[in-house]
Amino acid sequence: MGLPPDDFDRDPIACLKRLRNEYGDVFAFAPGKVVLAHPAWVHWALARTNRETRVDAPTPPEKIAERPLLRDRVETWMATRRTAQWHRLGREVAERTAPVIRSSLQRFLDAPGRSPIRLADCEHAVLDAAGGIFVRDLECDLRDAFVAVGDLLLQAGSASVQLPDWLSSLTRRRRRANDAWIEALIAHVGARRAIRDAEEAPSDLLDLLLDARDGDRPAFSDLEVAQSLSINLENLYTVGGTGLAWLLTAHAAHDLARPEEVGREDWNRAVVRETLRVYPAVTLTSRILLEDTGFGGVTVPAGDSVFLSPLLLHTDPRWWREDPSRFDPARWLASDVHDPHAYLPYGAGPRICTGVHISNAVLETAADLLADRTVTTRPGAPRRQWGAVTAPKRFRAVVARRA
Ligand code: HEM
Repeated sequence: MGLPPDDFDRDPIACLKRLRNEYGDVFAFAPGKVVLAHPAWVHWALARTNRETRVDAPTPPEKIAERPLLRDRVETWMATRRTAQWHRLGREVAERTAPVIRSSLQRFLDAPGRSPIRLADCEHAVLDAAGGIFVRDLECDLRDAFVAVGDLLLQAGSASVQLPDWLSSLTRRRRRANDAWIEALIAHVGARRAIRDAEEAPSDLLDLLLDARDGDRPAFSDLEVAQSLSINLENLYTVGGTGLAWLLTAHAAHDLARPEEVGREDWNRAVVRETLRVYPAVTLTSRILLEDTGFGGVTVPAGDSVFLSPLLLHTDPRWWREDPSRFDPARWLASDVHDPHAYLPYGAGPRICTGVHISNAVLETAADLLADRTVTTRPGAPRRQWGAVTAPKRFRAVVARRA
């Protein structure tokens, strides 16, 4: 078992890699914190979420204190996530959505005379491209209230010192913006409920949540619907936006020219898969063990957190057919590319990312558009800004159409 490392903050994954090489696939890196580096154990911890393990959620940044948080009520959250699934919207909505995503991303990439693209621009672009899947009329005041919260959360997320409530005007502004956003969303949900005809086909995920029944009553209150939408939109904005920033970074850093014999769609999918492998936005996550559990002869006690790193698995040559240190989309054209549990950009099990399909649709469309464009970022190898969501460090990108 390892000791608390002092270089963890600088590069957590390099640090875990070093400890793994020294101590093996299960080791403690701080009291009560154990790393699992074997895909089978990682898979077990994720697949058994809500049973033998539970999500180890960080304290949420200042939400509205008076209201219970949906994500702390696991059963209701799980019910909303089962309900609000894209494929339930049917073919017509999917067919309507694809061109919206494409035209929105095209406008974003080709915006004339714009200064270099920043991370916040990518977040706005993904919200505009795909936010309508959740709330089809997410516009004007509602969108503005959301963006005010998103931007403030981001600023707060990058602050190194957490000031107490009574001192920090940023904290007060965040709370006010968050209150305004949730109030606006609740009002929107209530207004839609008042006119919703459940006989009509659902047009967005909000409709699906409103239509859900528990006997003869609505399954979810307006507040629960608003909170579920809010959680998803926050992830769409921050994690989806970061995914797009990584895709632009990958385009600038690597040769992504499509081999002639490979179809466009297959290549776009391969480029996105490889980008998510080498640059996953979620580099480290964790679960709390609810029972004493043995991993390869080591018993980890109930109550400890087990840490799982998609990036650690994605770069461990033991689990990959082709050398994982190379950025190579072509690896995805073969079969048996990796150990079945070693590729986890979206997590796995009951708490797998709810945005997998939306995110892949956005990123594959962006990859398709980028095939006819060049991307330039700061010189040098891509670097990471480590965090709950790991984004490209000091990200700036310039996109131009190929001549
Ligand atoms: C590149 C894009 C994305 C990546 C790499 C990503 C990755 C992940 C991962 C790894 C998790 C699971 C974390 C864990 O198991 O502890 C997760 C959860 C989640 N993701 Fe994503 N995500 C992305 C985009 C999105 C988008 C676009 C949405 C919404 C539309 C979204 C919504 C969520 C939500 C709501 C959860 C929490 C699920 C739960 O706890 O039940 N994500 N994401």
